[in-house]
Amino acid sequence: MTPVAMFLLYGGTFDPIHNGHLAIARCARDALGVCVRLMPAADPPHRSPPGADAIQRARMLEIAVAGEPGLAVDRRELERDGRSWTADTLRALRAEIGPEQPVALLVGADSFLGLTGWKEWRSLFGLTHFVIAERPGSPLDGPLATELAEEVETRWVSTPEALGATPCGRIWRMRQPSTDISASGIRRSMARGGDWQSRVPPAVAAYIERHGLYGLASVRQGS
Ligand SMILES: Nc1ncnc2c1ncn2[C@@H]1O[C@H](COP(=O)(O)OP(=O)(O)OP(=O)(O)O)[C@@H](O)[C@H]1O
Ligand SMILES: O=C(O)c1ccc[n+]([C@@H]2O[C@H](COP(=O)([O-])O)[C@@H](O)[C@H]2O)c1
Repeated sequence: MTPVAMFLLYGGTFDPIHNGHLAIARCARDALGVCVRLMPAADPPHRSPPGADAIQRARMLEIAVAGEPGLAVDRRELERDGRSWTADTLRALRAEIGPEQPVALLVGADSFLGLTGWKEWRSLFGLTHFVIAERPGSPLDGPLATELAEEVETRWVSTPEALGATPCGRIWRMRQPSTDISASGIRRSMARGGDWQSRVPPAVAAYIERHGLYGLASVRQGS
């Protein structure tokens, strides 16, 4: 029987998408050999409202992945009302694709370390695997919070292939070279008039400047 391909989702606020996001998306794509679906949150939980609206953030994602094999934009959270709770998104996905296909969620280490704050966080393991990317400042080697440590203790796998063997419930640590870039750091540099352009793809920088996002003066060049 042909194995069913992994459904690999990478959710984020992407305000804006940056080279750190793209680096881990590419690593996950190459390690798992499947398309990574970058999924912008419409109304992201647990944070103040984004600086760019959902349509603009999705557009920047499309610009960033244009022409790049194995990276795509998934608009499912933009197409429903209310907050973009991941548990709700994954349940809707399971209703669509059924219980058997392996699903994985790509998250940075900081997201993983904060997982116990997510809505119905334990239920996520019955819906998806996790692929965890290294991130500076979010150590995975130290002790985890007790609740998280107990829940994940038996879930670790040492190879990406192991994720394909079951539909959900396993965790793989990707151990890629980490990139010290954050969207909040980029927004702070914009506010200070510092260099931020080098941390995003050039076409995304051009979109931000053309539309005067994040309080920047609009630079009108073409469409
Ligand atoms: N440089 C990075 N390395 C590894 N993971 C990252 C990196 N940047 C973001 N991520 C992960 O990508 C996902 C989406 O991140 P998000 O869109 O919130 O970007 P961010 O840079 O963390 O933004 P902000 O600084 O505004 O919080 C999260 O799981 C986050 O942990
Ligand atoms: O469902 C939740 O409770 C939840 C809480 C925090 C974050 N998330 C999701 O995690 C992803 C990364 O979030 P963020 O805030 O780091 O961009 C994004 O898809 C969010 O919707 C989800």
